[in-house]
Amino acid sequence: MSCVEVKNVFFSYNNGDKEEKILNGINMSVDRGTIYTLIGASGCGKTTLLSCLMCIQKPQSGELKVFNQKSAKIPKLIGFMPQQNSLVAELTINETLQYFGHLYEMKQEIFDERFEMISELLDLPDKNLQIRDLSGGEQRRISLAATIIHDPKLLILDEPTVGLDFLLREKIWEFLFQKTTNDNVTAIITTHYISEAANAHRCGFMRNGILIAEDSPNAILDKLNIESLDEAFYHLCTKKENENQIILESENFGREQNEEKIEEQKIFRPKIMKGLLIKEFHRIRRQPLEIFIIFIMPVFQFYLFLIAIGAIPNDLILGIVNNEDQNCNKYTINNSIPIDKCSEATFSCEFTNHVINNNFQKVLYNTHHQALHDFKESNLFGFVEIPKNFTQIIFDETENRTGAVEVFLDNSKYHLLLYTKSKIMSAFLDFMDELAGRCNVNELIRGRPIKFEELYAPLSFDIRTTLMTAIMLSLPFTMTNIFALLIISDTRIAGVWNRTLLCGVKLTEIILANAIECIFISIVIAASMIIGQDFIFGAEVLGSKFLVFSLITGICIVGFMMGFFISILCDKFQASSGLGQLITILTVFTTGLIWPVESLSPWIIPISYIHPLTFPFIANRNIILKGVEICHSSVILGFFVINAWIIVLAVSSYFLLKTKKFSRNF
Ligand SMILES: Nc1ncnc2c1ncn2[C@@H]1O[C@H](COP(=O)(O)OP(=O)(O)OP(=O)(O)O)[C@@H](O)[C@H]1O
Repeated sequence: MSCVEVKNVFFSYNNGDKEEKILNGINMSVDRGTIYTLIGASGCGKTTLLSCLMCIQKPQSGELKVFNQKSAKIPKLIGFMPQQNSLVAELTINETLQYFGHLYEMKQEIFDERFEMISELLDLPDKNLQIRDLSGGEQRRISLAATIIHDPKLLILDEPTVGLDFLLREKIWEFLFQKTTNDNVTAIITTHYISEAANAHRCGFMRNGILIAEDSPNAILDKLNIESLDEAFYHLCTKKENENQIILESENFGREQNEEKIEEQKIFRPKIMKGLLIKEFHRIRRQPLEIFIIFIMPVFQFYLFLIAIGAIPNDLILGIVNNEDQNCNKYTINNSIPIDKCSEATFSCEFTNHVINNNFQKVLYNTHHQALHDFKESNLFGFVEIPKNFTQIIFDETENRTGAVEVFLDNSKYHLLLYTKSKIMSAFLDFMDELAGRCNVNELIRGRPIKFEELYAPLSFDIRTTLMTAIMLSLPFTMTNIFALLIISDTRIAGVWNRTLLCGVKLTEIILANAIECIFISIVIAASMIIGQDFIFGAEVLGSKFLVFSLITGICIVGFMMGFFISILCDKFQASSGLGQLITILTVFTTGLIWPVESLSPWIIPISYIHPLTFPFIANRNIILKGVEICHSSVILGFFVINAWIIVLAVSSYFLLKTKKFSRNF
């Protein structure tokens, strides 16, 4: 009764315009309860054949059956040991085997029993050691332990004894004999140690994608009339292909196979989910840098922003050139001119006191020249020059006023320029208001035909508050995006996903476990931001904090999923990190973070509209500064964009995973 049947399998790689044939019409049959070794020169296609058997690769034609069905349908009956260890480096030995125990839905008592037996068999090191601290041979033994932990009926082992010492190799072979003899287990093994092949019940020699010989080791030696398998290997590998083909042919192909029962798969398998989540938990907690990047970085950067940005500049020095009255030292702020002196006094000193003293440090100059000299040579931010006829101008009721207060400011410091302009302007208007009331001057003279009323943002409206509304979404988005990119690429490239899928875990389960992890992290980030913003820095939110919290959480999830998608899309780490950088740059320039969307170049506007942050920024700004509620159109649009992105990224990731799954290095 055979356990594995391979019928006329052809497989080739398509490298651009060149088709590279790897398997060239392979036929193979493995009896139940036997050990079958596959031998052949490096690159002859042994691993490819095993990959096809495990449904990792799909052959162009031919048929491969295990227990009369596709191997993917009966993952728990098979123990597959890949050539690459594909283990999570941060887990301990115990956690690694527990992980596989969970994936195979093993009961804890059975797992404990098996763990003890395997530890002894493979002479495993201390179970609390992390995989990354083990030697190559030790890692190989853990990989083998993970393969046999669930006591499978068929073992497919790709070079299981490589890097192991002679004693251990002997022990493993002894174990295989026991399993095949006592428990009717079947084993297919590839090896480069030809002497090992002598232990097998049957042995297959591969060359250039063809099985050129298949029989018991003794029968092969007899047929070739050769003493050792090493000589047989040399003989078969050096003879001309057509000669070999004639020498030996498989006699066993096409025998009856018995079918093993397929376990019904439940829709939700809590043990598997638990295994996936516990693995992630241990992996993350063992990497302090990772924890720092995920949890602390966005929050830390946000706090840093709140500390660093938006404070009032307190050391700005402005010069005064008062051409009307050069002797202003006699005035103080409280020393204002009484009503009865309105008509005879000059007001330039009072003006400079009111306008400048409150907001800036003041330096008096006698001439324009002196002020200009210091402006160029020292740290003077600018100077205000008051004309000779200042008082006359402000009281002039005609429309032919000539002369004006001139303000010279450093244009190179844009934010300080805006701040100074607005301070001087508003202080001037206040001064004129007050003076008009005190000296009974009519409204028109005050030169204030326009009044600015601040409808929204009655909070201390400043650059920090406006920027904060965008920063508190862009930082978590960027950080979660980068985090997902790093982690998923790392896990994929290490082959952990492939090995996990081969244990029978479904793609949806991997996605769900990642989603649970990312939602949890997002909630922690969002909560820390809200707490910091509110309780530590006292930055006010006019609307609902829960809405802001939900926006941050949603944006974190989009960031994660974007990173998830990119890391599946790109097979090389360099490509995925390049794409990640591009997204960060687009976030900075196209979403209204540093430049308003309203004045973006028309070329950029379409990118801005599809970027996941643009509309949530608007929603967040409106919630924080205007206090709008959930039913406001901007908030609805913000949440709609977030949800749309989550759905699009989830669906695209799923289909991309489906096409890529099981490809080499997945
Ligand atoms: N993605 C790929 N694209 C093109 N060729 C590939 C790809 N992967 C593997 N190959 C080629 O397929 C051939 C068979 O590879 P395979 O890994 O099956 O050999 P092998 O017999 O297992 O070798 P070894 O004993 O060294 O492990 C090799 O020549 C290899 O270069």
